[in-house]
Amino acid sequence: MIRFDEVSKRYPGGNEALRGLAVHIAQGEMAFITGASGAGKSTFLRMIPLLERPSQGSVVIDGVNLARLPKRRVPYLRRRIGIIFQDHRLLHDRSVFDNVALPLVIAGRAHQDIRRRVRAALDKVGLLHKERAEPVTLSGGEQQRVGIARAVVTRPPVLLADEPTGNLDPTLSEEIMRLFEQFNQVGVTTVIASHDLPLIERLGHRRIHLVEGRAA
Ligand SMILES: Nc1ncnc2c1ncn2[C@@H]1O[C@H](COP(=O)(O)OP(=O)(O)OP(=O)(O)O)[C@@H](O)[C@H]1O
Repeated sequence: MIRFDEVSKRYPGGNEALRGLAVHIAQGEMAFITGASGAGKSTFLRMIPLLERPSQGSVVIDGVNLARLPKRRVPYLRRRIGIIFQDHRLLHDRSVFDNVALPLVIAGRAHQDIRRRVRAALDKVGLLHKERAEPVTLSGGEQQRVGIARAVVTRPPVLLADEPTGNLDPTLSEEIMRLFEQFNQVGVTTVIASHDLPLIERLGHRRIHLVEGRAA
C-alpha cells in the first residue's frame, strides 16, 4: 500500500534527510518509525500525503507513483490519509465538535451527515461528553484524542501520526497507542513516528528504524 523505492530527499541547503530508503508497508499493517532526532522520520511521513517530494526514487501509494499523480488528484490522495501531529493543531476558538467537523465541512458534507460522523468519531475516542467544550479546557491527552477524532472522521484507510505521544506521560501515551491499535484492528493502515522505544517494544508491532535516512 505504501512503497518507498530508493527514496532520497535533499532539502534546499543540503540536508540529506533520506538516503536510498526502500520500505514497503502493507495494507492493514501497523508500523512504527523510530530513529534519533534528524534520522528522517518526519520527512518519511510527509512524503506519503505529498507534503514533500523525493529528490530521487519513487513513493507509490495504492499502486500509484506519486510523481505521476496529476495535481487535481492530490486533494483526493490527502482525503484518504488522516494525519495526527504531536501538537495536535486544534483551533482554540472553536468547540471540540467544530474542530472534529472541520474536514467534513471542507469536503462539503451535509449537516446531518456531519453531525452523525462527528459524534461517532468522538464516541470512538471516548470524548462524546466533551463535544461542546473548548480545547483549552481539556487535558493534553484529551486534546490529542480530539486530534485523532478529527483525523479519522472522514474514515481514511491510512493514518499517519508524528510523535503523537511526545507531550504525554507514560500512562496516557499507552492509552493513545491502544487507540491507534483499535483503528488498525478495523483495517486502517497505521504508521506512527515515535521516540518511545519501551512502549513500542511492549506493543510489539513492526518497527522501521531509520539511521541517517536509511532503514537500519
Ligand atoms: N524543511 C526543511 N528544510 C531543510 N532541512 C530540513 C527540513 N526538514 C527537515 N530537514 C532536515 O532533514 C533531516 C531529517 O529531518 P526530519 O525532521 O525528517 O527528522 P526526524 O527524524 O523527524 O527528527 P525529529 O525526531 O527531531 O523530529 C534533518 O537534518 C533536518 O534538519
